[in-house]
Amino acid sequence: MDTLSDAYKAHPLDLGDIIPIDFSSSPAIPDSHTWFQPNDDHFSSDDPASSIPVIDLLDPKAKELISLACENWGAFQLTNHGIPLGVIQGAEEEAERLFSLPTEQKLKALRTPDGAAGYGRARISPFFPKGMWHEGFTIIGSASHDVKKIWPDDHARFCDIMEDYEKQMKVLAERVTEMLFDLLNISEEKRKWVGANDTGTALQLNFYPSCPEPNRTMGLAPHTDTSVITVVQSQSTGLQIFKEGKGWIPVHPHPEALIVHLGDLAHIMSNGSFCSPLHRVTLNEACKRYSIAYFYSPPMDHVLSPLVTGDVDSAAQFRPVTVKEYIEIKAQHFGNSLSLIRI
Ligand SMILES: C=C1C[C@]23C[C@@]1(O)CC[C@H]2[C@@]12CCC[C@@](C)(C(=O)O1)[C@H]2[C@@H]3C(=O)O
Ligand SMILES: O=C(O)CCC(=O)C(=O)O
Ligand SMILES: [Fe+2]
Repeated sequence: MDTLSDAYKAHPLDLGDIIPIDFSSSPAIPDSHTWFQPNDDHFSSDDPASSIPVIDLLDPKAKELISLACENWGAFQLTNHGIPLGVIQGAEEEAERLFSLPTEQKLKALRTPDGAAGYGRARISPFFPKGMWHEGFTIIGSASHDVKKIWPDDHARFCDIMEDYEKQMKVLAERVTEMLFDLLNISEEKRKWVGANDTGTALQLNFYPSCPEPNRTMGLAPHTDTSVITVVQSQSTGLQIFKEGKGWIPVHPHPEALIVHLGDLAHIMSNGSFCSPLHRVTLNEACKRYSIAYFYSPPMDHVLSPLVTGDVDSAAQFRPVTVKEYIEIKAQHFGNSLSLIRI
């Protein structure tokens, strides 16, 4: 069975697009990371009334509310999700422990140019002229291969905590995906992969160092996720979702919630009725920010074919593609990928 790394093999990155700068020795924003000039006004005003909904998973109306959120936003915050607070905090502490290491130690686990796992800049970096104020660490399957390079004698704690985190996220992601598939009337045949062990999952630890001039640079540049769903934990502000006609809308993290985004694969499967929202991360002058994103996707050979109901107006908007084919298209064409498979 192909893996995520197999999908990236044909599109290796330049080392310059993998190695982050040393943010601790950058008291000012270097030109390579300057996105906006001092008087640019790129940051929209804060209107909490119009942000993504907070949904209680135990609410009897949860499925209806999720349906509305997927159509209107493609994202929501989820409370009563069943993941113990200790698991969430434990994973964040480990992320903090890893990113606090000196640069030379983190670079021992640098992602290879044609690989998917390890330490480095966001995969989308080559599509933007400027660098992001961000470091990432991607885990696919077990973290131990990469973490042993960083902590040869002390990798077990990190690996155990991340393994437990992934197990718990898998249960939640399966539950939410089943709800989405019920809403879309996806057949048993097409949802057989949910709950299997060979799905295309990945865990991404994100670190956004505090930044001397947060309005002149970018944490994570605007992108849509590739997954069916992504479950994100972060207690800090900074995440913004683009809403047509409204602009960039901040997400105010609910203290007990996890954030769920739909990715491009959900947009394709729903034949465009569920959004795959464009989102980005902004920075803070005083605080570092951590987040952990769990990407849940079908296995690489799964064929994505949009749901059609048989009505005249419900003709398929996208041609069938395998997950691997879509990831390869996205590795090459990024933001244009959905239009390249549109019929
Ligand atoms: C499974 C994956 C989704 C992801 C690419 C990756 O191979 C692992 C990292 C993920 C991430 C995290 C930051 C934003 C993003 C767009 C990126 O550059 O790397 C996502 C990718 C994605 O959703 O396509
Ligand atoms: O840091 C965040 O809140 C979001 C991260 C994200 O969008 C991603 O990892 O794809
Ligand atoms: Fe994302």
